Amino acid sequence: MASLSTSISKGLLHSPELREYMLETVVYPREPELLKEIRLITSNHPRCLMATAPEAGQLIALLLKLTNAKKTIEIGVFTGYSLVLTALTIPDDGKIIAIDIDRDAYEMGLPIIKKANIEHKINFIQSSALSALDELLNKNDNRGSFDFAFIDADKVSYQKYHERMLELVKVGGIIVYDNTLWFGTVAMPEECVKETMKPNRQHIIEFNKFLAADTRVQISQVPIGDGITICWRL
Ligand SMILES: C[S@@+](CC[C@H](N)C(=O)[O-])C[C@H]1O[C@@H](n2cnc3c(N)ncnc32)[C@H](O)[C@@H]1O
Repeated sequence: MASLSTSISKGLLHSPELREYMLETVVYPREPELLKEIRLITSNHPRCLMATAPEAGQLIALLLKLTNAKKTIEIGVFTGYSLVLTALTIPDDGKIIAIDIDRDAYEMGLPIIKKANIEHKINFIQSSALSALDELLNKNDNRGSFDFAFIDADKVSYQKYHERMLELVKVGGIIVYDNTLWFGTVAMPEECVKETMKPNRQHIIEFNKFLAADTRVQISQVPIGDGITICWRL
């Protein structure tokens, strides 16, 4: 059998024409100029594929608006596509706690953050996410206080992040997980998956099963970008 991994690309619409159609017709015409600039800057990064897909970003912005999100948290910032998107979408007195171990990537996007005049909304914490989250949980007024969370970091920790998010996000708030279809590999026979993709594929398969059984959230998995799962905190 030919290796399915050869067809892996960003986005799950494995007709490149269909994805291009969606991007060109619906996503790019509505994408703010500053986000286009972040994409351009990010294209120079050797791991540019890590950035959140613009079509997933568009849905995240819609969710932020629908829920009137003001206090948000993001795990996995990279060069800042989802961060800038969030900061542009929430109100001027909104706040984002943005956690990443990598400050260099964040600083690539920092000129755009300054240009967009959204720096006052952002509290960037350079840290391993688990310890930063545990520190947040030590302060009682953080519990149940976040309207929205976006999780897009190491897949091995998604379950641990989830438990902490359930403490931090208020009832009625939203938690979004990125990459929950992991380039489509979750549905491929294991022997067809590239070795480098196997560990995260396994973590995501386990996480999806776990979330599907978690009665503390209502969920929907949306097959855009690399697959996002939207959780509504019950
Ligand atoms: C997929 S990228 C995030 C993409 C970003 N949301 C965007 O729109 O460009 C994943 C990020 O998670 C960060 N990361 C990975 N493991 C982490 C950890 N344990 N704690 C904090 N950040 C982590 C990486 O440094 C990387 O920047």
